[in-house]
Amino acid sequence: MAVLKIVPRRFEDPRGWFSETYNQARYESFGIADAFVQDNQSLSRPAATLRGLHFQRPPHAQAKLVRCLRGRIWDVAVDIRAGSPTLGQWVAATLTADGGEQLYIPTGFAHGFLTLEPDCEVAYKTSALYAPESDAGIAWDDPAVAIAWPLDGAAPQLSDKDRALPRLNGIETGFAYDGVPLTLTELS
Ligand SMILES: Cc1cn([C@H]2C[C@H](O)[C@@H](COP(=O)(O)OP(=O)(O)O[C@H]3O[C@H](C)C(=O)[C@H](O)[C@H]3O)O2)c(=O)[nH]c1=O
Repeated sequence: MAVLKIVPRRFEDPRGWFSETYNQARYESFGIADAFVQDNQSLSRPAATLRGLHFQRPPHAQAKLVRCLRGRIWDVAVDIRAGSPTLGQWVAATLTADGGEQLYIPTGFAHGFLTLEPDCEVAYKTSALYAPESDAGIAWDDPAVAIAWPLDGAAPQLSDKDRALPRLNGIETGFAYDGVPLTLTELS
């Protein structure tokens, strides 16, 4: 399954706008067959807050559908599937409250984001419940992944947990290649 950038339609009128931010039938037509079971929301107050790169190991692996409710974020997915020809490669998209863009991240990918301004709120659906015992991650600054975070010289605001995450090489993520290399497909 590819990483998908989805831009739901907004119906504008003098009151403002309306948008369907998730529609099971339409998203299944995009190839998103996941049954989402949890909604998350986070507020990041400092600009250059960096959350990630996280994943849950199987059998608690999570596909995610991410969107930005306030501000702007740079959202990243990293291929962590053993045997993948794109192992350790990444794709990214800027998600904004004003544009309503979404990123779909299948299982087999680590996820993280960098906030591009203060007070960013992010909401995302997950296809498996939180399972702390399966919570895992890789270092945001892994030189073998070499994510081009748009920090513009700022120091990222990281949790202690994220600061201590290991590099991808040398860990067992529990995911195997499914025959679909990493691509980013844009849908609207
Ligand atoms: C993820 C999660 C966390 N928590 C609790 C555990 C901690 O006490 C607190 C903060 O957790 P954490 O520091 O892991 O939050 P983030 O750094 O925002 O992590 C998330 O950010 C990246 C971008 C992700 O993709 C993951 O969904 C998720 O790992 O919330 C829960 O109770 N349920 C949950 O599903």
